[in-house]
Amino acid sequence: MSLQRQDSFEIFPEGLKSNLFSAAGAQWHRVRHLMTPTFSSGKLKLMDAHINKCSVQLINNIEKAIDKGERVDVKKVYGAFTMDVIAQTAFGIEINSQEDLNHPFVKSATLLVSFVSSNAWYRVVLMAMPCLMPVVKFLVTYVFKQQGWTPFSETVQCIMQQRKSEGKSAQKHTDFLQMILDHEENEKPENGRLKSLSEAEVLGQATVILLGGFETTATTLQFLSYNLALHPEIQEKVVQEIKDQLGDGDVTYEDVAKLKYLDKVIHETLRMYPPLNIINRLASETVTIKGVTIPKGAGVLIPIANVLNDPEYFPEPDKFIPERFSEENKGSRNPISLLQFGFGPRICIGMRLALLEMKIAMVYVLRRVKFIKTDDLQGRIRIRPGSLVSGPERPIMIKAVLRE
Ligand code: HEM
Repeated sequence: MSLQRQDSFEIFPEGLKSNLFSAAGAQWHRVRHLMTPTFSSGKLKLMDAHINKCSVQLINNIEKAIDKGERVDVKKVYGAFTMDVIAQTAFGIEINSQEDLNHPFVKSATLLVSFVSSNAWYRVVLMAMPCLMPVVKFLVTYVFKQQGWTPFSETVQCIMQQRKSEGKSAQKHTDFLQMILDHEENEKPENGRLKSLSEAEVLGQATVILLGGFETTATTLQFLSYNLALHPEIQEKVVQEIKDQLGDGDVTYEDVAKLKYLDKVIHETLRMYPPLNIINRLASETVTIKGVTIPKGAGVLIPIANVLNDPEYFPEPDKFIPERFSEENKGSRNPISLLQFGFGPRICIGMRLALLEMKIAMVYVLRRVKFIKTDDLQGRIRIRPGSLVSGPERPIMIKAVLRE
């Protein structure tokens, strides 16, 4: 049986309706096909310089907290880091969002992210009961308003206009927006089918890069730092790998591929705490699984977090064991149980970007800083369910010291 995502996003304004999360059927195929090269390894290699710059700001922000004798509010520092990375890699804007709270990009992006997160309930309702679409659409449009969308789309439109006015010289920019705009320039319609993205679609993709890339990655970095504080021996093993494999300078795309143990540590963190814990599909045919019949057309919710914490696939799921992701263990497991980034043709398009940025960030942080195991670290953290991205119930504050 093949399952497809249902189209439960009719409530979005035009630009957002065409983004990868919300597009359906033929429209999704076309947009995904056009967006895939943007996240290829060739393009990501152009991003490592941006990510290095943001990692320097990240470690400066962490050191400031240490200098003041404070614990590190990991949500805050990593949230600022992923916002800086998105601003630079996607839109070519250099900011330090922990300092520049009034920058128009930071203000409009923060508004959009909090608007979408706080209204995530309607997606859950629609995934389970698509027939409620008219009611939810009415509520979101007239009662809750779409106030988050407009300022951000205006900011992006402004950058797009500026790039267009720069003409050919705009091609010097190496951010995602420019890659998508170059696409718009280069592609010609084929057999009457538009091969490029329309302006509304470019806006939609810009938004999906912000929404997909900001909180998921910041949340994972939070839990990663928490797991490293709780398991000092694993933290030191990562530090040793960084010393053995890399020099002291910038971290390149190729360097990151050498950090095999860090890769396992990140995947094990994502297994315990997947930031997106449910994905949805439409049953494309009637099928019976373990005596339960799912009729064709039914919406199916796939609880990623439950699968990733099922002892049938991951024995002792509450334990942090990076070796679960060694080559031999990976090979002997049902590949469909590895759902951190989803599975199949709809697998997360930003997966490689997310892994690249998380690894570069950790190299910078662990070269300078040691996370300390304190008595109040409680083992398994409770997750706040029901929001778009699942984070901890309370902010995680970690004690850190500078390494000698
Ligand atoms: C730790 C970080 C991340 C995690 C855990 C994550 C996880 C996921 C998951 C579980 C899905 C659903 C896949 C499915 O339905 O099978 C998804 C889809 C998606 N993600 Fe991510 N993601 C992350 C980072 C990113 C980043 C950095 C971006 C973009 C810059 C991004 C963009 C997207 C998009 C556009 C989709 C929809 C793809 C489609 O429907 O074709 N994600 N992600």
